[in-house]
Amino acid sequence: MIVSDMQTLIETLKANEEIARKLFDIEVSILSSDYSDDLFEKLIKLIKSSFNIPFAWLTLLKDSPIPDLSERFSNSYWLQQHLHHLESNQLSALESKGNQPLLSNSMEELSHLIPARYFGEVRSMAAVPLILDRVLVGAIMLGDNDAERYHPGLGTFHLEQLSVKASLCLSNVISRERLEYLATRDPLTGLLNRREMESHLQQELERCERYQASMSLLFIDCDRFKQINDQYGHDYGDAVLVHVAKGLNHLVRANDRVFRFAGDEFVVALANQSRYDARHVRQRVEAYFAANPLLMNRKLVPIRVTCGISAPSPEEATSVKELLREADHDLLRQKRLRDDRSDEAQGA
Ligand SMILES: Nc1nc2c(ncn2[C@@H]2O[C@H](COP(=O)(O)OP(=O)(O)OP(=O)(O)O)[C@@H](O)[C@H]2O)c(=O)[nH]1
Repeated sequence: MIVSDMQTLIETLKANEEIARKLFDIEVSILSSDYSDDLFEKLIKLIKSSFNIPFAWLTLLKDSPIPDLSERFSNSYWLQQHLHHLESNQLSALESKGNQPLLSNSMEELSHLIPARYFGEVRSMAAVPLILDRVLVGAIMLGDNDAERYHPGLGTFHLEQLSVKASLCLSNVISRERLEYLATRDPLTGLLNRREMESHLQQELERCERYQASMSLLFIDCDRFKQINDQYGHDYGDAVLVHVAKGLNHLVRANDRVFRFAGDEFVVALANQSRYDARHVRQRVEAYFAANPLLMNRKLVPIRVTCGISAPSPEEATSVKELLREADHDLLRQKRLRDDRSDEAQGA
């Protein structure tokens, strides 16, 4: 072997060592992530800065479990800017390579993999597969203005390492998120469960007491729900509960919280809203379901809900139990009022 070959070999070894060290540092850093939004943000920022990569983003397949699990994604502005959703078949270029990293500088062929804001700038790119439960769920995408940087003829050993390490870390955080989801959610509607409601209301009461702020609560019950189960069947009853949960989420503000209390009962905690505001929300909620029955298998299932309100006075300490009791009493009062009105209307 001549001296210049030796020299080249030593330089290649040094460069590989350097890359391996940087990948190790990235791995150590992302291992400390508890949640997927934090993992992806760290991962992409570190890859960009360690390897001086001008464009890097996260691609996720729409039907993978990650978008469903990670409500947190919608709260991360940074991730929103770096996330590109694809249809389930749009990473077939990776699948056909046995889920190995893909290098390309044929940008026209793979234009669907590039977010619109990078069009024309990315001239070569690498797709690093993310695998969860042995299934491809997305990819870390790296792009450069230089068409030669990710030339398809180059080796992908380091990108394979990155793929394995990132996928392992992803599997850890997703397992954690799944467990947390199961512990905090009602399995039918996906709403926060009663335990979460109690701790949220306790925190809200403490916040209101400390800052003399307002809050209010709606206790919502589906009227004659047993009749829906009996008349249409349990599947329709379940679908009504899911429909009500979605409707409530749609009707309230981002910092309000919707919980499934039990059976056909829901609780909405309205942050910074007085009893007066809550009355408006009640009207909105009751009118919404009256106008939006469930449509399932071409059958229309009418839905009527009644809401009870409670709102603690900012000056007086109260408990979660008391708050719920007051709302439940108001709910019964509202039902009685409505029944009286309907009796009167029938007698008239
Ligand atoms: N389909 C379905 N039914 C449920 C679920 N949880 C509770 N239920 C049923 O919900 C019904 C609630 O009945 P009730 O408490 O009498 O309520 P209601 O028929 O709405 O009566 P009012 O509130 O007085 O109008 C019961 O028959 C429960 O079996 C569920 O997850 N799915």
